Amino acid sequence: MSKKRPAASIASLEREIAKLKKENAELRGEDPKKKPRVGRNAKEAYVTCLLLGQEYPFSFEMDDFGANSTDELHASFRENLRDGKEIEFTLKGGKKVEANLRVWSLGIAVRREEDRTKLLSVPALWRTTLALLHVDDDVGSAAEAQLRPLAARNRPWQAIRSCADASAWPCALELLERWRSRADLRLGTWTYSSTIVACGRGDQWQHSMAVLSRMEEVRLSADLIAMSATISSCAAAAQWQRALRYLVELPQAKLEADAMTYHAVTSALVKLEKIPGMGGWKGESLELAMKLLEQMSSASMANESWKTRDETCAKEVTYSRVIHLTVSREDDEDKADKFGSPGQAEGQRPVWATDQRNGQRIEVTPTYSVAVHGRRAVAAALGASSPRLRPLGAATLLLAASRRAPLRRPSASRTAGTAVLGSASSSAPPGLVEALAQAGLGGTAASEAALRHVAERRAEELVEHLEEVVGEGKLLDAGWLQMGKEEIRKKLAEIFTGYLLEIHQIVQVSDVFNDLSVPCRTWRRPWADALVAAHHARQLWAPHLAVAQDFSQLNALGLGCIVLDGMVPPQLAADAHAELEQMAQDGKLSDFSQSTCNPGSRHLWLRFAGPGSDGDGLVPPALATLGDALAGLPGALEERAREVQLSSPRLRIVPNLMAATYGPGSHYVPHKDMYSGGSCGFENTGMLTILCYLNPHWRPGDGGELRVFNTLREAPASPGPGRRVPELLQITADHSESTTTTSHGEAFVDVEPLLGRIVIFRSREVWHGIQPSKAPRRWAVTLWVLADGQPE
Ligand SMILES: O=C(O)CCC(=O)C(=O)O
Ligand SMILES: [Fe+2]
Repeated sequence: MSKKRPAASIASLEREIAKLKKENAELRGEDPKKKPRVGRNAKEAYVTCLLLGQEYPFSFEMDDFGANSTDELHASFRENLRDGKEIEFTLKGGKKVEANLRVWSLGIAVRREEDRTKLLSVPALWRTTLALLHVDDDVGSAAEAQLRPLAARNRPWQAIRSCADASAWPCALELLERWRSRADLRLGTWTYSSTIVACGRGDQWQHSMAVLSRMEEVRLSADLIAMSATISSCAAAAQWQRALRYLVELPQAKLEADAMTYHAVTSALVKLEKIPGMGGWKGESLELAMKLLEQMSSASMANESWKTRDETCAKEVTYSRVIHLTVSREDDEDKADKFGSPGQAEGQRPVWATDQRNGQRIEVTPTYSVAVHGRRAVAAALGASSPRLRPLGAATLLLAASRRAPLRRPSASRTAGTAVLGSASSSAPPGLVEALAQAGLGGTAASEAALRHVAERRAEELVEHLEEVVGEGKLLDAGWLQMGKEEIRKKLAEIFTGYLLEIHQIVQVSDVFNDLSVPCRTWRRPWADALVAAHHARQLWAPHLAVAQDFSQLNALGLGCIVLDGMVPPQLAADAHAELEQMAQDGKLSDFSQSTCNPGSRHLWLRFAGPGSDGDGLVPPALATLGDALAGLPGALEERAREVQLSSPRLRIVPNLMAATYGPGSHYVPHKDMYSGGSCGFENTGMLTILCYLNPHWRPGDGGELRVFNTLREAPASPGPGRRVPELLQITADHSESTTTTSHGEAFVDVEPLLGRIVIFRSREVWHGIQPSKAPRRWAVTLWVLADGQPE
């Protein structure tokens, strides 16, 4: 962040702006039709120059900058801004202007606002003020005072929106922080969403994630803007695994990804190849993007999402970007032509299937949607890659073209979002099909209608045996008895239907993960089996039952965190360390992280197994051996838990280590590795973090300790069956940990990053950070473990 103090003070800015407003008002008073005397360019110049500390008036025109429109000018500024450059413009008259691009961008933002409001409006003043808040900490408080009128009208989101528009994410965060504690302000979903948008635009994906989790803490439910912005932030920063996870979790938040959300993820995947350290994914990332596009085309859509989409499209004229496909899987191409043709009423032909349980014919017409530009991005990338993939690129492009059809609405009478569960379950996480069978789905093809049927039936069954399920200590609390039987039946059916539909949607997207990951039970290693004991499984999954064994401080916090020492052969650890140093010297590390969450850290990916890694020698031998061994830990933990009859989730691993290094001064602020709401039992997302430290020379005083914070659990706030739904449905798969909040800063334990030390913790629960490192390079490798979504 630049620390330059702008030449203009707030007072002089205000004076100037007041003067301008007065002039304009006077002019209008004489003749309402008369244009303000201060023309567009002059005003733009005025604001810009004011911010730059240049003298006013200073006349220049748009084409002085080689731009034909303000938009063009703005676009080029934004582009430069991203690179963090300060650049010099030479104006027509030969005069040179040194521009702080952030400030330029603000100037243009102000200009845009004027355009909208026809007068130098109050929001413009806010934005100008924000520039000061951003540029110089000293004037931050004064600037905040300027924003108070807005806050007083209880529209803090507008101020934060302005920050987002002005590419001023630190301001957005700062305002959110300042206002969070104020009793007189009510911060709502929009305020948080706008902050996330601001962080996303500033490439601050970690901040986006943290703000999203704050929403959870204050019990605000995330809207599509918040979730999409978080997904886009992660995706834009090549954090594609995180982006994918959020994508999977959308249905739990009762949200549905739109074309833009998918586009964010697919385009991130497409870009992976160009990112240092991600070369191991070459080719595969493209295939994954292709799969995701397929996923997208099979994602069902609810009426509400059509409405939202229509509204969005109408606002932004993005109809042309969205294709509405009404085809079934088998003869996709053929129907795309037929139904894509203009003039066809409603554009859909129903597809029928037979419900095998009752012989009833049910409509299963899938409503497909794809974003053309998503396919285009993939096609372009495929075209530019290996000859083997080029034809695939051409085919994708053709597909995109053939699917371009006028956007049509599904008829109001049709139940939207129907798809065949049978085909979804063939690609479901292993075991899910069994779990659904438990719920009475029996593995037959099931549509939304069939799911409703199951939900209704289960609700009826329960109502028949109310005394067994309702009451003290039973699945439903006694409060339910105050309702009549019919009312209970209806309510339960409604809850169950929602739940099953969520699962159904998750199944469709979680497929993507399964292609990248393997079940832990197929990755057993004698080393890991020998070292993992039952008490480790207890420490993780039932810390309240565990007796302190190794790192008793951590255990005392009851966090679900294990520290294992002396288990990695010292020579292997030392060799792995040497290999990392060598890779660092060979320039294999990513750029320094610009994020304020872990500034200055660098990383690289080590794909030690799986397709694409065989014999390619990309991962040096000691690291490959270490990765292979560490990946045996979740399988061993799963087995021990089973032996002692501890309920624990099934796990999957991605055979992929992330090595990260922290140099002097770099640190990692408190965070969780997985932020997640959700109450659905079939999340296929991050569950465990396994770290192994590789620092042969670490000494006390070197810093870089892993700081693990006390974590508080709270009971779910919402009344109703909540987490008992899976049990009520006789599916016992719920291992989600959605009810954690934090109070970091109170109790914590510091864990030194000693050579060969292994730390395992629950990614969704444990708040942790890295203390500032003083050593030249503090190394850790991380393995992320996902949930398999099936009960033991
Ligand atoms: O290296 C460590 O100790 C922790 C790293 C971490 O928290 C992360 O990468 O998410
Ligand atoms: Fe972490």
